[in-house]
Amino acid sequence: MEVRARAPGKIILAGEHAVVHGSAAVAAAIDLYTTSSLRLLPAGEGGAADAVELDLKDSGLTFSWPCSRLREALGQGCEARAPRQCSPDELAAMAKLLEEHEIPEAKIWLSAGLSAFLFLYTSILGGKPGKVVVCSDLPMGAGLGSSAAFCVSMSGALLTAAGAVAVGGSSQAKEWEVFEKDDLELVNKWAFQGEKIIHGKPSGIDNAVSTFGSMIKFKKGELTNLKSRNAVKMLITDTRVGRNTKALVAGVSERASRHPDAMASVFNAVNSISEELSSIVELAAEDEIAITSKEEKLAELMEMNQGLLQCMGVSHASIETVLRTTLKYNLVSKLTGAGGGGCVLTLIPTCILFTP
Ligand SMILES: Nc1ncnc2c1ncn2[C@@H]1O[C@H](COP(=O)(O)OP(=O)(O)OP(=O)(O)O)[C@@H](O)[C@H]1O
Ligand SMILES: C[C@@](O)(CCO)CC(=O)[O-]
Ligand SMILES: [Mg+2]
Repeated sequence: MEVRARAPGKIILAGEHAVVHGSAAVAAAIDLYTTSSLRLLPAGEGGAADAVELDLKDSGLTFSWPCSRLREALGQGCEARAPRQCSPDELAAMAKLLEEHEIPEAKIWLSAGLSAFLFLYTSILGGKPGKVVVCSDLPMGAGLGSSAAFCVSMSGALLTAAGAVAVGGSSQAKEWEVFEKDDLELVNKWAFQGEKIIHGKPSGIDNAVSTFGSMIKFKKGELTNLKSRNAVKMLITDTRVGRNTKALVAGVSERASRHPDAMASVFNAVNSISEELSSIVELAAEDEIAITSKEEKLAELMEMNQGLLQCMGVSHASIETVLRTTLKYNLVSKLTGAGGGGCVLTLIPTCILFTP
C-alpha cells in the first residue's frame, strides 16, 4: 500500500528571527505543498537486498541505504508515539552514511534534509525496507518553509505507515484526509525534531503552521489561531538568491551575544509589532475606508519589521532591490522567512492605484 502525505509552506508576516528569542510572530500557510509518498517493501531475509530508498524529485537525486547498514548505524527505531531528539552520536553516524554517497558539491545543502529524513525514517519505522518519493511546489531554501513542509509531510507519511496515527482508510478517497488533533500534535512534534537537524535552533513556528495550517500567532511554543476577517493579499517575490536558514539564525544569535541589550530591545520591538499586527488582522473592517485604514496599519507594521530585520543583519542587496522597486508603486514589502536572499512579501491593498 502507498501512503501519501502533504504539508504546506508558509509566509511570515511579522516576527521571524525574533521568534527564536521569545518574541511573538505571525505566520500563514500558503497553498504550495510538499508531498511525501511512501511504499513499504516486502522484507526479504534481512539481507543486502533490503533497502530504504529516497527519490528527491526536485533535486533529481536518488539514494539507497541497505537496511542492515541503517540498523547498525542508527539502531532499531523507537516508539513512534514518543518523539525524541536526535543525539550527537546519531548525527555523526548519519554524516558518515551520507559521506558514502558523494553528494555533488553544488547540492551539498541537501545533506541536512537527508539527515532529517534518515532520523525520522529509522526512528519511526526502524530498519523496515521502503521507498519514499518527495516532490514539492516550494522553492528550497527561499524562506517559504520548505524544510518544515518536508519534515511535516515526511512525519505524516511515516506515522501513517507505522499505524501510529488514525486515518479513514478509504483508498478511494479523492480528497485529502485531515488528521485528528492529537495525531497532528504527534506529527508536529516529530517534524520539530527534523527541523532541529536542518535549522539548528528552530522556534517551531514553521513546522507548527505547516502542520496546523491557517494563520497563527506563535510565541514561545504557544500557538493561537487567528481569524482573518478580511482577505489579506500578498505578492511573493523570489529573489532567487540562495541562503541557508541555519547559518542566518546562528548569525542573529551571535549578534545578540555581542550586543545583548540593543538586540533585546530589537526583539522586544518586534514582539510589539507582531502583537499589534495579529490584533489588526482579526479586526472586522466593513467598508472601504475601514479596510484601507486596516491595510495602511499592516503596511506600516511590515515596514517597521523590515527595518528591524535589517538591524539583525538578515536583509540582503537583492531584498533591498525588491523594496525599492515596489516602493515606486507605493507598495510596502518585507523579507519573509530567514532572509539573506530568498523571498520578499509585498502587501497588495484591496483598492490599488498604480501611479509610479
Ligand atoms: N523537497 C525537498 N527535497 C529535499 N530536501 C528538501 C526539500 N525541501 C526542503 N529540503 C531541505 O531543507 C533545506 C532548506 O531549508 P531551509 O530551512 O534552509 O530553507 P526554507 O525552509 O526553504 O526557508 P525558511 O526556513 O526560511 O522558511 C534544503 O537544503 C534541504 O536540505
Ligand atoms: C528565521 C526563523 O525565525 C523563521 C524561518 O522561517 C527561524 C525559526 O523561527 O525557526
Ligand atoms: Mg526552513
